[in-house]
Amino acid sequence: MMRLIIDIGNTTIKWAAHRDGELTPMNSARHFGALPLDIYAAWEQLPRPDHIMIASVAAETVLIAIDNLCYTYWQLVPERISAARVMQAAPALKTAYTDPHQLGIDRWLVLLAAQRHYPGTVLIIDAGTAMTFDGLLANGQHLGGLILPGIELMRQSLFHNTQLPPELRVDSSINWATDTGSAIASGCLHAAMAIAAQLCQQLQQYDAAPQLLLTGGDAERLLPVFNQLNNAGQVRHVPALVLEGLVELI
Ligand SMILES: Nc1ncnc2c1ncn2[C@@H]1O[C@H](COP(=O)(O)OP(=O)(O)O)[C@@H](O)[C@H]1O
Ligand SMILES: CC(C)(COP(=O)(O)O)[C@@H](O)C(=O)NCCC(=O)O
Ligand SMILES: [K+]
Repeated sequence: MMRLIIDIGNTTIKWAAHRDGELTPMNSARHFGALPLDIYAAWEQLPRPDHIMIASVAAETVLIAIDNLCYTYWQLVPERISAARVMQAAPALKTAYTDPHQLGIDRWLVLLAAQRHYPGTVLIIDAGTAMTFDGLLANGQHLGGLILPGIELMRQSLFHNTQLPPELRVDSSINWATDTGSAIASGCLHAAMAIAAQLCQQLQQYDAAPQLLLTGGDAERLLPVFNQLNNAGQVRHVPALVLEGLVELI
C-alpha cells in the first residue's frame, strides 16, 4: 500500500511517500497561498497512491487546491488529520493546552513523533513561518510552549518598519556583529537560541540533559547556533518530524 503523506505549513507544502514501513525523502514547494506550479510536475512522477493523509495549518484555499489536484490525478479524497484524531490514537500524549483543539495540528504531530521515536524529556522547535517551542516529558505530558515569528518574519518586520536597506540581507550567526546585515541575521538566530536555552534550563528540573529536536525550513540555519547550547543534551535535526507524526497515525 502506497500512501502520500502531506504537511501544509503557512509557507510550504511538504510531502513524502510511505510504503513498506518506509518514508521516502521529504520534498517541498512554496505555496504562496495557492498551488505551486512545481507540485504538478513532481506529483506527475509519483506512483499512484492508495491513500493520502494531510495535516494543514495553512489557508483553506491551499487545502482545497490540493484536494482538487489529488482528485484530478488519482480520483482520491485526502484524509484530513485533526487534533481529535491524534488524541484518539495516542491517549498517553496529553497536552497542557486549556483547549487541546487550539494547539496546531503540526505541533500535535511533532509531539506524537517525539513521543514515539525520541523517548525522554524533549524540547521540540519547529522553525517555519512561525517558530514554535514545545516541551514534552517522558510520560507523554506536553508542558505547553511558546510561539515566535519565524526567522524570515523577524527579519522582514525589521526591513518593513525601518529605513534599513533590504540589500543588507546576509546570513550570519556571529556573537558580536560588526555590520548591520550580520547584526540583524544573527540577532534573529540568537533570539531563538536564547529562548531554547531558557526552556532547556526549565526542563532540567525533569532531566539533566533534555534532548532538543529541531525541524522546519530554518532548522539548518539554526543548527550551528543551537549547537552552542551547553545545557541541552543532543541537538538533532529531524527535517520530516511532522510527516513522521502522520506516519504514526497509519
Ligand atoms: N529555499 C529556502 N531558502 C531560504 N529560506 C528558506 C528556504 N526554504 C525555507 N526557508 C525558510 O524556512 C521558512 C519556512 O519554513 P517551513 O518549515 O517551510 O514553513 P511552514 O511549515 O510554516 O510552511 C521560511 O520562513 C524561510 O525562512
Ligand atoms: C503556530 C503555527 C502558526 C505555526 O505554523 P507554521 O509556522 O508551521 O506554518 C501553527 O502551529 C498554528 O496555527 N497553531 C495554532 C495555534 C497554537 O498552536 O497555539
Ligand atoms: K512552525
